This record gives sequence, C-alpha cells and structure tokens, in this order.
Amino acid sequence: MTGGATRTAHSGPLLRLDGISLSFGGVKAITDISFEVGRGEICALIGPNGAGKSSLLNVINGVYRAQQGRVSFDGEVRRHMRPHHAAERGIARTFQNIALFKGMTVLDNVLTGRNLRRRSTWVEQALRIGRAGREDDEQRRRAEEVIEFLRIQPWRQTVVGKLPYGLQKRVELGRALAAEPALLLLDEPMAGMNAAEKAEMSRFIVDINREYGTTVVLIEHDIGVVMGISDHVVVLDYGRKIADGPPEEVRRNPDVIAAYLGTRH
Ligand SMILES: Nc1ncnc2c1ncn2[C@@H]1O[C@H](COP(=O)(O)OP(=O)(O)OP(=O)(O)O)[C@@H](O)[C@H]1O
Repeated sequence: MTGGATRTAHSGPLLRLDGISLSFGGVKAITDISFEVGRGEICALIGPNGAGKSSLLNVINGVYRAQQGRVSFDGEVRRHMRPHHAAERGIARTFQNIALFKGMTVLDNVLTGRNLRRRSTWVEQALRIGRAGREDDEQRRRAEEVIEFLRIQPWRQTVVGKLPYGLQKRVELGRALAAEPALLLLDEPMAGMNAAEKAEMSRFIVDINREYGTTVVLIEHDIGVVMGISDHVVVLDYGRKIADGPPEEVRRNPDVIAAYLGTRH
C-alpha cells in the first residue's frame, strides 16, 4: 500500500483546529479548542467522560458542524468539511461502538473501506465490465494486504458478528486502513480489551504509523497506553483544552492531575 501521507503537498501541520466551539442546544460540548497535529504524529486525545473527545473527532471528519472555528486539513481551511469530502481527502475513522456490517465476512467488511478508491461507474460494477473487473482484482489485493498486515487471515471468510470483540475492533481498524488514509481517527480502539489485547492493538497502531506514515489521532482512557505510544497528548476537560504537549510534560501538568483525580471540581 502507498502511505496516505505521500499524497500530501502542503508542508505545514496535517491538521489544525482553530477556536472550535460546538453546542448541542444548551449543552456546550466543546469550547474554543485549538491545536495542531503534525504529519506522521500519533496524537492522543484524553479526558474524563463527557469531556468532548468524540464530538471533536466528529468535527474533524465533518459529522458535526462546529458553530465556531475552523478545521484545516493538509492546508485546506474549511468552516465545515462534509464527511464524504473528509473521506476523499484522506480522513478515515473507527467508532467507539464498532460500526461494521455484522452479517458480512471480514474480507467484505475490509473491502468496503476501498469503495472510495473505485473509479468505475456503478453500471460497470453491476455488469462487471470495463474497468470494474480489473478494479475488483486490485481492490481485493489491497484488502488482502491489510488483512495480512493486521494478522486476521484465519478469519477472512468469517462473518464478523461471530468474532470476539477484540477481533472485531481489529477488523474495524482494517476497514479504515484499507482506505489508505493520511489521517486515521480512532475512537477508543482499545475499549473493553484486556491487557494483552491492548498491547497487541497498540503495536498495530504504531506499526501502521511507522510503515505507512499515517498520522493518528486516538481517544484512549488507559493512560499507560497513551504514554507508551503517543508523540503528543491533548487533554480535554468539560469541553476545554487544559493541556497540550509531549506525554511526559502532560503527565506532570497539575491541571491534568487535578482533572483525573477530581480535585478541581
Ligand atoms: N448528539 C448529541 N446531542 C446532545 N448532546 C451531546 C451529543 N453528543 C455529545 N453530547 C454531549 O456533549 C458532551 C461531550 O460528549 P462527548 O461524547 O464528545 O464526550 P467524550 O469525551 O467523548 O465522552 P466519553 O469518554 O464518555 O465517550 C457531553 O455532555 C454529551 O452529553
């Protein structure tokens, strides 16, 4: 696979958020958040429950429209980027609650991640004529590459709903990776996993980052995991950013300690 990062032309940070604010009715989910994510970085977004982390991912990939602020991705500044456009530009994501087609096989789920990479028309695809046939073979080859990379070959023809939770999380990562993203947004990729599964998932995330140059923004609650794999940590609390920097610096930040120990409120 070609790394998504190789498609980029702009030389600044891959992602920049500028004064993002988002409310749901009277609930302020995010207040005036700004930070940058450099190319090739693994950036962790952490904070207590309800801090606004998932909402922020949804702003980045255009699912939510911020009332204030701007998102700049690879030099393109937008008030709002629609989800389809975000995907086309190279932003892929996984969800807190796995969003796979549970009745389909692992291979078919991973293949859905390749849909944006198709150039043939739906008529060509339906009749399997022209570019569609050649494309099918290429899409399948790429999907198999991802399956091999994530070591899920033994289950490639297994229906996803029959797999244990940890493997489903890995398949979801595979579907996102199949899109060859420049930016991978992972919403709690290790939630509900035991220590061994977390270590395995952490290794896959680091390998994706190193091998394909993919920039990663992940939400994670396990501070040990965060400190182990991130280059950069952004901490949210009650919708506001309270810290932003290298893991070691953030870990010593008194505001972060207070937010986690609950002594500030
Ligand atoms: N669609 C929505 N409608 C109304 N309120 C929402 C919606 N999505 C999020 N919120 C509210 O916005 C705030 C931030 O929620 P969000 O899910 O972004 O936090 P989080 O940090 O991801 O939390 P968790 O760690 O529990 O997943 C919360 O008060 C939440 O109730």
